[in-house]
Amino acid sequence: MSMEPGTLDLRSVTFRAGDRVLVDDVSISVRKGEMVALLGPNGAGKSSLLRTIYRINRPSSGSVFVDGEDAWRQPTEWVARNVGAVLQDMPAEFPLTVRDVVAMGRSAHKRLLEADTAHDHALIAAGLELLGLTAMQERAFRTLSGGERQRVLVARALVQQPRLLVLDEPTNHLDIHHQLQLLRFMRGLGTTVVAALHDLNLAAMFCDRLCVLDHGRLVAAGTPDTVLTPALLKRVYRIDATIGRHPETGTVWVMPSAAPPIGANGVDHN
Ligand SMILES: Nc1ncnc2c1ncn2[C@@H]1O[C@H](COP(=O)(O)OP(=O)(O)OP(=O)(O)O)[C@@H](O)[C@H]1O
Repeated sequence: MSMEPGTLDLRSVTFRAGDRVLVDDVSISVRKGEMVALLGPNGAGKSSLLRTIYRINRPSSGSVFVDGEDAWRQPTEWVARNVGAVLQDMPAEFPLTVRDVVAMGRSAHKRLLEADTAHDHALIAAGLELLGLTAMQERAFRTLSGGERQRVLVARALVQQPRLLVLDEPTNHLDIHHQLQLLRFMRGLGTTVVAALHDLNLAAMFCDRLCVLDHGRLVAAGTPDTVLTPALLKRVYRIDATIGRHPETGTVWVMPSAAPPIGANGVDHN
């Protein structure tokens, strides 16, 4: 599946909900074809930030540029065509088959009720095949397991052939085999990817750069080596950890200490 990768430029993006600042002056630039992980503890603002890219959360200030275009000044269809997303809480109760859901990825490229072309059919078949869904394509989406649904939504985003893929915890329902398969596959696609991830080691293994959010602010950004330090893990995640290396890839490997962090009294004050 061929895709032309795009760039992403978040320029001083702030997003407020009521009197809370959920995203606080975040600037991140992602180059064509780069894979960037968004890390940070629960409630850090990862989803809130990704939703500013996908035109759900309009920034209170700052701008989102996709391939040099201000995403919030483009028609909604422009974003639907150019940005593929797998977000949290996507509706699961459509009375649709797996193939129908994947085919929805093509709709942004077509007029209302326009029939699928041979090109669309080929892309849909390829998307189903890539995510191992061919055999279940006639199943009702709502009868699938969490991990199977997640793969369907990834296939839907891929057949859209976006310039940028925005993924919010794309692996949270997947077993380790499918987690590795998905991240390896994203890596191999060559498209630009920004993904919120919780698994620090998988992020280090597959991503070019890691961006760490804490309380809505970008507190670290760079290669896995420079970002995943004991001091950062202590400060942001409140864990003690030793940093090793993956024996095969040489990438950093976080080994959390089993003991409670020094100074902790067992109470979570977050
Ligand atoms: N519409 C809203 N109004 C008020 N608070 C909100 C709203 N949406 C999210 N929040 C809060 O903003 C904070 C950031 O939420 P967000 O979902 O962006 O975090 P996250 O980093 O994706 O977390 P997680 O790892 O738990 O998925 C949380 O404290 C959340 O409760």
